[in-house]
Amino acid sequence: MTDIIITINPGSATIKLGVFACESGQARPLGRATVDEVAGTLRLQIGQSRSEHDLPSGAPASTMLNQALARLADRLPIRTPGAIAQRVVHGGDQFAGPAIIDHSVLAQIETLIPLAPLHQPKSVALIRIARELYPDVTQIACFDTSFHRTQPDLVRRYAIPRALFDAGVKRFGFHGLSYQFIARELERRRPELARGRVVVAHLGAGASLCALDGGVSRDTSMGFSTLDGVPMATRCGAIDPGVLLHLMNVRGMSTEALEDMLYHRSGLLGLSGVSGDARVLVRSEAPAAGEALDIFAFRVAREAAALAATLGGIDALVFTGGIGEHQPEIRARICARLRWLGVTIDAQLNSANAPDIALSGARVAVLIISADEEKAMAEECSAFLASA
Ligand SMILES: Nc1ncnc2c1ncn2[C@@H]1O[C@H](COP(=O)(O)OP(=O)(O)O)[C@@H](O)[C@H]1O
Ligand SMILES: CC(=O)OP(=O)(O)O
Ligand SMILES: [Mg+2]
Repeated sequence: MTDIIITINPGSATIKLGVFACESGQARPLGRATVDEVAGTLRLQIGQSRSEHDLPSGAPASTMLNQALARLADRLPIRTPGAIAQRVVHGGDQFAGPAIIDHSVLAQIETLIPLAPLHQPKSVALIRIARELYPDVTQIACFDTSFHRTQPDLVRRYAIPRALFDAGVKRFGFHGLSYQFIARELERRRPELARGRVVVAHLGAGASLCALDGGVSRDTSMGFSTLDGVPMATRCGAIDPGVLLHLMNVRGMSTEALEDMLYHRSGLLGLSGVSGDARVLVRSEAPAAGEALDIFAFRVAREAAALAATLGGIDALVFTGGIGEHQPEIRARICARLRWLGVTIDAQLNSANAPDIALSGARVAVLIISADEEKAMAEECSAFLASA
């Protein structure tokens, strides 16, 4: 039986909605809506038709979600969906796979708010709003962290006293739904690579990299929280914990001010002083903007090489996410630093955002695959409902 599944994906800078026709774990997209909170716009895609609309500036999440759903409902049969799939970034140790959102699951999701303050409160708000709009529809939480449960303790442990690991202080990893989609997509497009050692760079407003071995997650750059790894639009990426101790103990910074700095005022924004949006930085003539992009590319390349070390080699590098898919200048800077690993790209194919940008005969395939966390969620939700 075909089910209509609505997906809701709160990213750090966007809310992405999807409408899918699903049958036994296969999802066909019918429409999509992206609320771009920075630009204040709503982008719609229904079939082949695309349009863009202004949103009231500073509107609350409920208004944005209502407007997006109302526009989708004009053209698509979403008044009584079979289910709503919600992306929840942090599932902690509690959730190894999707879960029906009842009161107890929602309460557990709320306890993880401090570990993902840019995302988890948004998810909780959107779950509540969807419950009001669709009181009789089952909501399923799809977690970013679940995909990384295959990582061994070797990768997940921090070198701090053991008891803290048992208490849940460990590396979780995020963007799991994006990596799950990429693993499936590789199987479909390039089965020989899907079986191999693949480093995926998900570079959007949030950014991380993942080491896939035969489609299974072995390591990733984010850890306990969504701050770790490479610098992001406004997040710092990995930082010596000694810096945090210094800021608090010597410079008297409060934990609130520190959290605000690390999540909202660091990364590309903090480095450049211009913007957290890589598109703006590429166009900017400010020297600090160019330096911010250099640091970003350096850190992404360093992380890619670290993940190649986890895998014992690399057969393919995959770029995904807003920057990964649309910014050839940044891909070129990253790949230039990975030549020694066998990553060599064709400048023209790279400029054209082609699906495979490696130089012909290169040892490492370099692919661009559009992120589709929504499809991964719809398929996960549909398979879960079929098995429940
Ligand atoms: N054509 C584009 N569309 C959207 N974002 C782009 C584009 N080109 C570059 N970007 C960059 O990607 C970021 C958004 O990436 P995305 O993966 O959509 O973000 P999110 O983390 O909200 O899911 C923007 O901040 C911007 O820097
Ligand atoms: C985990 C994370 O940072 O997600 P996003 O890129 O959607 O902000
Ligand atoms: Mg995202």
